[in-house]
Amino acid sequence: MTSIIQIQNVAKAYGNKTALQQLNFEVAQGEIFGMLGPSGSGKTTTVKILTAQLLPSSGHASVFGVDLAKMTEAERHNHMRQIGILTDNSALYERLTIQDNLELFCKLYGIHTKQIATVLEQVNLSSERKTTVKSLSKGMKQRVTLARALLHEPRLLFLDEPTSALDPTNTRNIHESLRQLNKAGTTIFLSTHDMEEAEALCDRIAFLHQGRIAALDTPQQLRLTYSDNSVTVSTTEGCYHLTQNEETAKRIYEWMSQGNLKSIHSNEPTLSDIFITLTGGTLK
Ligand SMILES: Nc1ncnc2c1ncn2[C@@H]1O[C@H](COP(=O)(O)OP(=O)(O)OP(=O)(O)O)[C@@H](O)[C@H]1O
Repeated sequence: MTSIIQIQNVAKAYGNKTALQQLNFEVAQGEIFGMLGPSGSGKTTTVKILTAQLLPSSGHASVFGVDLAKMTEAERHNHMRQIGILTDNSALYERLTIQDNLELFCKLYGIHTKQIATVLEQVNLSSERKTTVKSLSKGMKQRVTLARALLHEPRLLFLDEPTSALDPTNTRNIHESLRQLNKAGTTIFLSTHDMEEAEALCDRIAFLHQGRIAALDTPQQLRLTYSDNSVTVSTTEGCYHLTQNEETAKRIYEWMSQGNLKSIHSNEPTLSDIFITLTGGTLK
């Protein structure tokens, strides 16, 4: 596994307010890595550190093998060339068309304008390129900001609450674009408080609570680890919540052989259930 991001014992304080404490994790090339936590848990602070907008108070944060606290000017430039950032408040020029917005960005950052057609294809907005931004829906605007973050073909994309203001259809569209990008090789770091978003996209998820990682694993493994090992069995006689063991297996066999069994479901906890179990807090 090639690590693109390495965080070792990172802590961050704003004055006497602690935002992050003893953070440790790595993100592998090609992963979609999620940081899931409620408001104030430290997600944006982590993204700001990894995108070189903030320095940690202590510990080490490296991206592409370069310690962000010790970057030379050339390394900083290189870092910015390799990352893309999408937040929910990335401003666009409302009176310009999508094409003009992206052209302006290309000019500012020395990117060839031929990239515009590629990124608009990636976010499924090719047919809208002549539309002015002010007449776009919130979801379409967010797809334009995603397109803008992709113009310089970043190897690593940071998404801070990318769909927080969007309806389910626009959220699905953004998710689909992100999956395609990831398939094509882009590593994605996603911060969100939305458990469904984390579940739908991420290979691994870190639960962030009060600036600390409470758990970190694949969604499947998290559910297995924190499962209460029970099943809900529906029969013609009623519905039963049973622990998985030999006795339960015998009862299920009996219901089955008598033709009384309607359904069996294993009771896996949701990510939100697990978060509550681990932290006592909710994701809101
Ligand atoms: N510039 C700042 N000055 C002082 N405290 C800050 C500053 N930025 C963040 N904090 C505090 O640090 C903690 C972590 O904030 P952060 O914005 O990283 O959390 P978050 O999980 O991204 O929350 P949200 O989802 O609401 O953006 C919070 O307690 C917040 O109040």
